[in-house]
Amino acid sequence: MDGKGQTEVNIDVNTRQWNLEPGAEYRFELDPCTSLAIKLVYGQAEIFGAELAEGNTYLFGLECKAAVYTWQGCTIEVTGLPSTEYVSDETPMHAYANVHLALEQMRVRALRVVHGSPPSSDDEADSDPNPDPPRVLILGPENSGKTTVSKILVNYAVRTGQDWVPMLVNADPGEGGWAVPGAIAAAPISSPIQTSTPATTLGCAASSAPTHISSNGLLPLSYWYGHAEMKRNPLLMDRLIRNLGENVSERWDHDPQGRVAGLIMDTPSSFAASSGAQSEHRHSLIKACVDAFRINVILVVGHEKLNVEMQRTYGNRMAVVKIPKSGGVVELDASYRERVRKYQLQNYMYGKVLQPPPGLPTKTYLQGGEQTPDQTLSLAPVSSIVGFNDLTIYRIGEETMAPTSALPIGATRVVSEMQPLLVDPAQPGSGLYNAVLALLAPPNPDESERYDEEILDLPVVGYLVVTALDIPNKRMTILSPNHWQGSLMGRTAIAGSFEWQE
Ligand SMILES: Nc1ncnc2c1ncn2[C@@H]1O[C@H](COP(=O)(O)OP(=O)(O)OP(=O)(O)O)[C@@H](O)[C@H]1O
Repeated sequence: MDGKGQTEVNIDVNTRQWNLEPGAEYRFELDPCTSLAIKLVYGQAEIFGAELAEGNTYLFGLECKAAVYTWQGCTIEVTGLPSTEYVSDETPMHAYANVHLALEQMRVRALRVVHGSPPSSDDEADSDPNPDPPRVLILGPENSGKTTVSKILVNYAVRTGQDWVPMLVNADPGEGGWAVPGAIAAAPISSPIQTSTPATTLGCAASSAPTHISSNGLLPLSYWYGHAEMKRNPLLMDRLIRNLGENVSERWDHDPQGRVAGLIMDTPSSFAASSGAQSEHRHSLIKACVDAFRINVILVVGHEKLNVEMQRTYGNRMAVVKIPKSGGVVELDASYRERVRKYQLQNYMYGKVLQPPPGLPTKTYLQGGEQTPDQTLSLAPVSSIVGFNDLTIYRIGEETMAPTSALPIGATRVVSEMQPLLVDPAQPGSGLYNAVLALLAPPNPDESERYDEEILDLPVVGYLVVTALDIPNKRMTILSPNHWQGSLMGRTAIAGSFEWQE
């Protein structure tokens, strides 16, 4: 397993020291129920663009797969036994860094205009009186490393020392981003996103944590799609992408500094599928992203055909650039993705608690770089009992559970993909037991501004799980992050196809 850019020294049965040459990368994969600790002993190192601090120990778990890359060379100490570990000196990091530099120039030029500063003499694009900050769409097939590239580019932007706060947009509902699977979301990123588990792959959201723990958490703006796969309801997906884009540009109207940092948008692999059911709607969804976020750079990760296709469609109005896929990207199968979704929900409700690997004392470590007092980020969700009429629950565009025999003779069920349908928890087979629900922001207080499909356009304020249904007494038990306590009465929630059981 030895690459030529490294040497490995065993310290004890559980701990090894790796000396990495400049440009080399230590890659690891963890099995379920194992953890790994990495300490930067000497030199410079980063994980997907987030720097490690010398002398600190970082914990990884929940089947994390990642890599420690070094530009200048380093020594790391690794404790624990990953299922796979090796060093490679073939990485696409130079190509990614070049993309970062080009995006950085766009930010600097856009900032000059905001500050009213004169253009610099060596600035090629000075002829453009209104230079745009980078708004980047990342496309690529399954397991090409899109999310990883998004993280690297955002982390490099944050690290430049210019106080950029770029927006990271996650349009992959199968991934869940900061909250739970089924969501699409955007968050302004002000400090590097750390990697420690796949349940918090884009960093920790502040939504469920008590304030003292969540002070460095993110406050994402999210909309609920409710399914992992785009083909379930592409029209809904299209609308939510446009809603998210509108919301981000409204934020930027009041935040020119944020606007010049631009955005990086990660997309689902189905946007790249050129055949099969997934491909049908992908062009309109890519267009929805381009329009809604006024995309001006498209990066295609390791896919020649898609690159040519994007060049033809968008090449005359924006930069379309093909970037290499990393050989380190791990092929994630369906059962792994299913487990990760479970970890995410567990994490959303209960927080992230990683046990150090054998050989390390139990004390305070840095989990993904976050200071974790008492070695834990455990949260205490609240279980509350609500009446069936207290919470109004809808499904979007799915058939009601009333049997066809209950319809008038000759009637057929026609349900528009965008139609909100009321779910009756009293109906056996309502599908609500263990269902994940998205709690929506309150509707417009001004009655005259209301409209039929308003709930499609309301952002999500938190996620809930129905843990018990008591049909005779018309009550249900809801598990929710603690700060929703007592506030579910009269609220509206949406069910999708995700379930969760502890
Ligand atoms: N250089 C690397 N070394 C080790 N693991 C890596 C490396 N790059 C990416 N990975 C891991 O490979 C997995 C897949 O990467 P990633 O999620 O970025 O791909 P993707 O294209 O976004 O996936 P999807 O198919 O879900 O759209 C992740 O677990 C990621 O942490």
